[in-house]
Amino acid sequence: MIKLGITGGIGSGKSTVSEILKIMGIPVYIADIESKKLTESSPIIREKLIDVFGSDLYEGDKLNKPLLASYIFNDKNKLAIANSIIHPEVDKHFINWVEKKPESPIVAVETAILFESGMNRFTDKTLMVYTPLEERIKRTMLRDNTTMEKVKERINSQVSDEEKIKLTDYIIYNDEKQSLIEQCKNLIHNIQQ
Ligand SMILES: CC(C)(COP(=O)(O)OP(=O)(O)OC[C@H]1O[C@@H](n2cnc3c(N)ncnc32)[C@H](O)[C@@H]1O)[C@@H](O)C(=O)NCCC(=O)NCCS
Ligand SMILES: Nc1ncnc2c1ncn2[C@@H]1O[C@H](COP(=O)(O)OP(=O)(O)OP(=O)(O)O)[C@@H](O)[C@H]1O
Repeated sequence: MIKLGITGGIGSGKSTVSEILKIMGIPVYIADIESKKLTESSPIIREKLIDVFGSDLYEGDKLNKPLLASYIFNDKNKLAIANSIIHPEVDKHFINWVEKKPESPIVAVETAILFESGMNRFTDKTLMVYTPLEERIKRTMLRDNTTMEKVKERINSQVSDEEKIKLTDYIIYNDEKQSLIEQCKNLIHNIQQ
C-alpha cells in the first residue's frame, strides 16, 4: 500500500483534488474534518485544551471554534500547544483508519499542515496542490465569507509555498490553466510506476 500525503496552503484546492481522487477510488482521510470531530469527541483533547485555554472553549460538547481560532492563529506558542494536544490523537486515528483499508493499493491523507504536523512521517509520497497566493486569498474569502486579515492569519501559521515546493514529491497546479482531472490521472499513473 502507498500512502499519499496531500497538502497545500489554505484555499489551494486540496479538497477539490481529494474529491477527484475519491471518485478515482482512492480513500482519502480529511484531517481537518477528523481533527474537528476528535476535538469534540476525545476526552483527552478536551481536558488538555480546557487546562490551557479555559472552560469557555466548550459550550457543552461543542467546541467554540472562533474562540480557539482567535487564540491560536495570533500566537505561535499557543498554536504549538494546541497542535501538541490535538495532533497525536489525529495521528492515532489516522493509523487506525489506514489499518481498516488493507485492500487499498493507495490511500491518502489531506491536510494543510502535512509537514508542520509531522503527518508526512506516515506517508510514502507527498503531493502539493499549488495555487498562487493572491488567488488562494480570494477563493478562501469567497468560500468562507471571511476577511483578508483572517485568511492571512492562517497563511502565516503555515509553512510557505516555497518551502512546501522543496519538500514535496509531486505538484498539481490549480491555476485554471491545466486540467485538474488530467493531472490527477497522471499523478496516480506515476505513483503506480
Ligand atoms: C481552530 C479551529 C477550530 C478553527 O476552525 P474553523 O472551522 O474556523 O476552521 P478555519 O476556517 O479557521 O480553518 C481551517 C483552515 O485553517 C488552517 N488550519 C487549521 N488548523 C491549523 C493549524 N493548526 N496550523 C495551521 N493552519 C491551520 C487550514 O488551512 C484549515 O483548512 C480549527 O482550525 C482547528 O481545530 N485547528 C487545530 C487542529 C488542526 O491542526 N487542524 C488541521 C488539520 S490536522
Ligand atoms: N480551479 C478553481 N477555480 C475556481 N475556484 C476553485 C478552483 N479550485 C478550487 N476552487 C474553489 O476555491 C475554494 C478553495 O478550494 P478548496 O476548498 O478545495 O481548498 P482547500 O485547499 O481544501 O482549503 P482549506 O485549506 O481551507 O481546507 C473552494 O471554494 C473551491 O470551490
